[in-house]
Amino acid sequence: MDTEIRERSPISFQGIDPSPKARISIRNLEFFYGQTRALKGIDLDLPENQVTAFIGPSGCGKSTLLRILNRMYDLYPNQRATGEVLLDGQNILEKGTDLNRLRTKVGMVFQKPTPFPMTIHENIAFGLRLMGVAKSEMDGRVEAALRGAALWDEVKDKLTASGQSLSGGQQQRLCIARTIAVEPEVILLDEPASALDPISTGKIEETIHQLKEQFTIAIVTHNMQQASRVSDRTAFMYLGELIEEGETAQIFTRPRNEQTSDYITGRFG
Ligand SMILES: Nc1ncnc2c1ncn2[C@@H]1O[C@H](COP(=O)(O)OP(=O)(O)OP(=O)(O)O)[C@@H](O)[C@H]1O
Repeated sequence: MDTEIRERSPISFQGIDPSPKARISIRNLEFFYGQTRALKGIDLDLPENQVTAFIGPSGCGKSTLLRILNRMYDLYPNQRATGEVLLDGQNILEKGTDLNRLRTKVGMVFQKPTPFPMTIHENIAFGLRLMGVAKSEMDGRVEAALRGAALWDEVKDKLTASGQSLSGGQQQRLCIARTIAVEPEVILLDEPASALDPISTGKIEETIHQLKEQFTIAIVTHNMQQASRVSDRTAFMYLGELIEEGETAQIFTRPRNEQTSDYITGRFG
């Protein structure tokens, strides 16, 4: 190539990597419920500040994969993972991993909103206090978390009301606020809008869109439209295997694999 063209080219030849950095790298991951292998040889990167959607028919292993990323499975006997899940260069599957620290770095929001039976303020302050946040900083941190979850305007005049008095969609955003308050690196969302009406779902999707500026997000969803609206990358799973992963637009318009194509066009699942 002509030297002048090379120097002017917008794509640098001086080592700038156009692909985003992986926040989590999954390598040869296998998962077992007792003797049953539920995940088979999964290799996947979750790029920083992007939303990755896990899609696939019921039972394919989406939730299992998500629950590995903060070692949620550790709470249950006879469940085990092998392979590597690298976060900040550490394999979180290793025995010595500090699980409290891991779960601060990798927060999770579940399908059913689960606010604590406490005030709205306390739902968020509780975790912050455990982390040692000073009382003088507390109100500011609570407000920042509620703003981050796009809930502040709706609750700022009733912070002492019970978190459980909110609507389902508001409760779910309260759970998102609780998760982001402790400033994780990664947020795991397990069908966060499946129990919500379309307006609340829209608000959750808008919130996800804003959160990715600060966090790396993985979301399990059954809703194809939702996956295509909120995610940058999509991973299609089937029978415990990762069949295809790529940019969401490519997966939904030009899938390389026939099974992916059949699934997204509604031919099975
Ligand atoms: N606690 C468990 N004990 C034994 N097997 C389990 C357990 N939980 C899940 N499995 C099995 O592991 C496989 C993957 O399940 P998983 O819940 O991850 O799938 P999924 O894709 O999230 O499904 P869905 O979309 O229905 O939530 C399934 O075959 C399921 O039956």
